[in-house]
Amino acid sequence: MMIDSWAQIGSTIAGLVFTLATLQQFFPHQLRVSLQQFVLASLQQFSFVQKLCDKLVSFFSPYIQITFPEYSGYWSNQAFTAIETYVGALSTTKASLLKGSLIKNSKALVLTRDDHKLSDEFDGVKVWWILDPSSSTSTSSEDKCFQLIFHRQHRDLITGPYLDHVLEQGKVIEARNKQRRLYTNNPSENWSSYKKNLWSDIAFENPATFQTIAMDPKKKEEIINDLVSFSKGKEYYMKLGKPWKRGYLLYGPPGTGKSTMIAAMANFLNYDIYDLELTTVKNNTELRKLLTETSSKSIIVIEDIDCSLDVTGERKKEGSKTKEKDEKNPVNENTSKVTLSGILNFIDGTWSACGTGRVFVFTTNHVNKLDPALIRRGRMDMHIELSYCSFEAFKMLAKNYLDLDSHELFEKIGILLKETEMTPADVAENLMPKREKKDPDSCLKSLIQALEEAKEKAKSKAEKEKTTKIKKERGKKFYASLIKKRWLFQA
Ligand SMILES: Nc1ncnc2c1ncn2[C@@H]1O[C@H](COP(=O)(O)OP(=O)(O)OP(=O)(O)O)[C@@H](O)[C@H]1O
Ligand SMILES: [Mg+2]
Repeated sequence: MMIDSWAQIGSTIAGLVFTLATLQQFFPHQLRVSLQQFVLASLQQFSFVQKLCDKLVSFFSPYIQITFPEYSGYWSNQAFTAIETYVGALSTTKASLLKGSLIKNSKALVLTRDDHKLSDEFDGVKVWWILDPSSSTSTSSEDKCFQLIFHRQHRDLITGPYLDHVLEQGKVIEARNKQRRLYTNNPSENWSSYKKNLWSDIAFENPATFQTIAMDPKKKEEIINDLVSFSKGKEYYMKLGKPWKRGYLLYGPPGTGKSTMIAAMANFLNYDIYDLELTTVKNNTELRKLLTETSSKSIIVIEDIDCSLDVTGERKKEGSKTKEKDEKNPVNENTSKVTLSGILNFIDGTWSACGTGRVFVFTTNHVNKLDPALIRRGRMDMHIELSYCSFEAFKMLAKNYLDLDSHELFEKIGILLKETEMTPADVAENLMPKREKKDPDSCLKSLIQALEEAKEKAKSKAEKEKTTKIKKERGKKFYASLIKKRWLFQA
């Protein structure tokens, strides 16, 4: 009935416009202008009537409609993004018409609805989501919006718990689908004042997982449990009045899996990695700026912290040394003036709490050289030693590389691993099949050969060191006796 009357009004006006357009060719200019003004005024009247009718309809309708535009003024509307993800996920399970696309920063094909209308249910209440049909045909994304329609009687439920649920789920799904990024800091000469380009990023594609890391299974489980309780502990940290962050110190010889562990942590937590190259950071102010530009729920890594800076001395000594350096030698632009106290502030000073869910990871080959202040509990909450390959670790590598659970050569390898030190990186290298076809026997034999060679090398090195030591001792004794003789002679 209503549609009929609208159609009648529409056709009448269209007819009027057509008649006027035809007639105006036969009238003088002045009259044509007046006619045009008349048509425009009629159309304005019409849109006014239409708006009025819409208002009347919505006033008497039992349904409420909320619109979520993509942009709120100049800024993009965060709610729109979360709703888009949530509705996208709904589509995959409920919509019958789907469209697949590969979106930037997403690791998998994204399926979205293609029929622009979808229903959802919450607490037994039905709601409808509509991607504004008027914008679906538009090429401009500015007027894109979502409409949520629900019955008036559920107003409180939908505007409260349901929308909270949609926003939260949207963010969770977004994080799950997001392609993780690996960031590295740009030198400050390249920072621009209008563009936030303190960090450069690429897709993070390291496939390392805790399953592929070879280490003591108990230790591994301990780390996983720690990460789980941290990642789920937002409320707990809030209750304690502590910033939601955690520090891990990974130490051990080169090739024992420190960087691999960081990749596994990122994949496990689904966090981005910020790899901080300290040597390009000029001072503590720059360090703070970099920190404020990292996102929440991310891993901030400083690799080889002992090599990056002079943070190996005692705090007091180091502090004064750096101060001296700052004051007396401020000319060398390329020298980083980041101080130990700058780093300590970076980890747990006031500024470190400007984001949440942060994991700090430091790696070093020389843990004993580090200032105790830097690695004390509370800053570096967990100290993880990654060491030479144990038999347990070897078994994991054999499973990963050769798909072997047991083999007659395992026993011999176990004995050799106890007698010599070999990093998991070297063991892994030997287990890599040299030919296209996997041949476990020859891989294990090549490992045994490498272990025996390493054992021999270590033995001859130890013998050499022993001989040098004996020679040094003899030399010392000789000089001591000379000095004694001279002293006796002088006396
Ligand atoms: N514990 C391990 N489990 C599985 N693979 C390992 C392990 N340790 C090393 N590897 C292998 O050796 C390679 C080198 O390891 P990684 O770069 O993690 O060592 P690192 O401890 O960071 O060394 P560096 O101190 O030199 O930085 C990795 O690509 C990985 O394949
Ligand atoms: Mg490394």
